[in-house]
Amino acid sequence: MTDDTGLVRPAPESDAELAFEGALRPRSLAEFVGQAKVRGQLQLLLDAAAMQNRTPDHILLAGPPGLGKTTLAMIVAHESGRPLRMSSGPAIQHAGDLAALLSSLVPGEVLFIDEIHRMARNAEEMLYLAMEDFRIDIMVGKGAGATSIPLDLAPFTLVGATTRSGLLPNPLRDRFGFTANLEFYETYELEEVLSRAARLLDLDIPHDARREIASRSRGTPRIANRLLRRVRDFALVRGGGAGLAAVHGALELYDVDPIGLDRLDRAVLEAIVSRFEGGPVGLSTLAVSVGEEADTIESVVEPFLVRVGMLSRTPRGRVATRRAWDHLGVRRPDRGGLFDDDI
Ligand SMILES: Nc1ncnc2c1ncn2[C@@H]1O[C@H](COP(=O)(O)OP(=O)(O)OP(=O)(O)O)[C@@H](O)[C@H]1O
Repeated sequence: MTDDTGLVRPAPESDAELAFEGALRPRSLAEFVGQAKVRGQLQLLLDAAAMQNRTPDHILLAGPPGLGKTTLAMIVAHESGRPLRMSSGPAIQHAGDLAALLSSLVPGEVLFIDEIHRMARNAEEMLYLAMEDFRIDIMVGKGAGATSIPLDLAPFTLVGATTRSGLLPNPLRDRFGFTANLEFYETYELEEVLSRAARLLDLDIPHDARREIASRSRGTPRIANRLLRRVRDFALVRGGGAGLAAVHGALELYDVDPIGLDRLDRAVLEAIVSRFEGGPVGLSTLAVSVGEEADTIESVVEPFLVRVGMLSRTPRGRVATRRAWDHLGVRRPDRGGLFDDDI
């Protein structure tokens, strides 16, 4: 899914975007910028497995899109010198899909399942046993004559990625030896991501221009890299180099506001403020009013708005904070202290 600009939304669509992402993907933990705590934890887990000559424990990577989950899965395979098999929850719609995948793994293989929360329920149940005992039970026949045949699997490491860890059933979550919750990146970390990308792209971009892109990238490396690409396009077409003027020009053209909110972020805030008087408003009503799926609002838009203090999730629904009203330049009516952040 992308927004109209093709800039910000999670899945890269065109081959060019995919190739671009692939070219900029760090190949080792040392090249991976930020997430220092997670990197340290992963390094220890990989080193311990290597010393004991066994497969690393199963790993769950949780966090909003574009923060590096796929990249880390590739790094786990690369650093532990193991082959990588990639799949995704939506591709596993029957237990049989998973059985076929698991039974074809070679010993030690790293199996990456993206969007693992979208896997079919009966496949999830098969995965419990597979993760714990490297074994699955295959059902043969139907009704009273049905019987299960146990099948031993090659030992493997599962790396699951999810933008919605809350949707994972506890028995599945508990079977991961390590869960990494990826956080949005700080501006200085995104500057580093951009320096690295500019180096790889052979692009000369001054420090102030890099900083400006970093501060408007929603704390997300994927967005930083894509904005860099748009700035490069802008400089190429309009001339004058990839300086601050090109950054301002490109970001204005693509509707990225001064703190990095894009059109959908603003549409959500505007809907809460102007149609629902600041909230609370339920997620599904909000989603309908901006013409977007509730899942996208919840997993892509809201985490950043919450992080910048513009939205709060309350038991009664979503509420725009004073900061959101100020940011949109709309005067907040006096509700006699009824807003949650009035105190
Ligand atoms: N820590 C990082 N350092 C440098 N570049 C990064 C980092 N994290 C992500 N990137 C860049 O951002 C791009 C997107 O990362 P990635 O595909 O790993 O995100 P993701 O969390 O798997 O997203 P999704 O949930 O949408 O699949 C990568 O191509 C990579 O170039």
